Amino acid sequence: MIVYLATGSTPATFADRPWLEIPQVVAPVSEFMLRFASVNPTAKRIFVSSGGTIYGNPQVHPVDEDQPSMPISAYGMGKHMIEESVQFAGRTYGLNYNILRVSNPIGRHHQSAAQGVVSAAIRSLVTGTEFNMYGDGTSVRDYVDADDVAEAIWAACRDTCFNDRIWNVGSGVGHSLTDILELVEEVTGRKLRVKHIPSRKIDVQKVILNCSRVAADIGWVARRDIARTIEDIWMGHIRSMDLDERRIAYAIPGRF
Ligand SMILES: O=c1ccn([C@@H]2O[C@H](COP(=O)(O)OP(=O)(O)O[C@H]3O[C@H](CO)[C@H](O)[C@H](O)[C@H]3O)[C@@H](O)[C@H]2O)c(=O)[nH]1
Repeated sequence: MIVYLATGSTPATFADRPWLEIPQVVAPVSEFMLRFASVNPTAKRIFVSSGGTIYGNPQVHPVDEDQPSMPISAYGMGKHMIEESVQFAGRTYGLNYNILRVSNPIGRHHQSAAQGVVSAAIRSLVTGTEFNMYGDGTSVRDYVDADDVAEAIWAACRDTCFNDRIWNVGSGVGHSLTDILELVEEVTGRKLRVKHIPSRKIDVQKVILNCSRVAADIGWVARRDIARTIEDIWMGHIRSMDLDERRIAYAIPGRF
């Protein structure tokens, strides 16, 4: 069993040089998938793809797995090409696989400074710096708790019935950027200093996943409340500070 989660890019990484996504990300991952399929086709592969980018701007919401993949970022194109190579390995070597198209996971272990709106907002609150908001705040995403995603991966690992399935993995609920930032402010009791930046051409406007297939096949549904997840992330940041930092950076009233 191999669960493949690694990636060398985010949607913004190759925004200006989309051709680099292929040699730097697609080629090594596809080669890995095909080489291993050739020597060990019976070991199942789970490839974690991007439900948030692979459909591009879908015509229907929530979008299901049968809708066309029409990414608008090199990152989404790369995920599409890797999915193709996994499916090719399935056809040619009999590789057992599942592809999980994960929406926008958020969680307390998210460390990246390069992407992830919730961690970026919380980082701004903790450091007292401005939060860069791309666009007018109307873009919609399907945020899902990372622990729920981990359970979906685990359910896929245990499954023995569906060996060539693509599953959307998300909450099935859409939040606009403005909504999610308001939720961060509500949960933390702090006001963000928002700096408005023009929208980026790599960002889709709206994506909400239809996750009924994964629910019907392996019984997975997202269970965790996003407000609670944001609170966990916030508390994780507070706990990692020393006492002086906490005093300076403000504690949540009544908690310290
Ligand atoms: O500092 C920030 C970060 C993000 N955003 C906006 O917030 C929204 C969500 O951005 P995220 O960085 O949280 O996530 P993405 O939508 O870029 O995530 C995409 O890339 C992820 C990996 O990086 C996953 O593949 C996911 O499925 C896919 O939707 C976007 O409109 C983005 O422009 C900001 O305004 N400011």
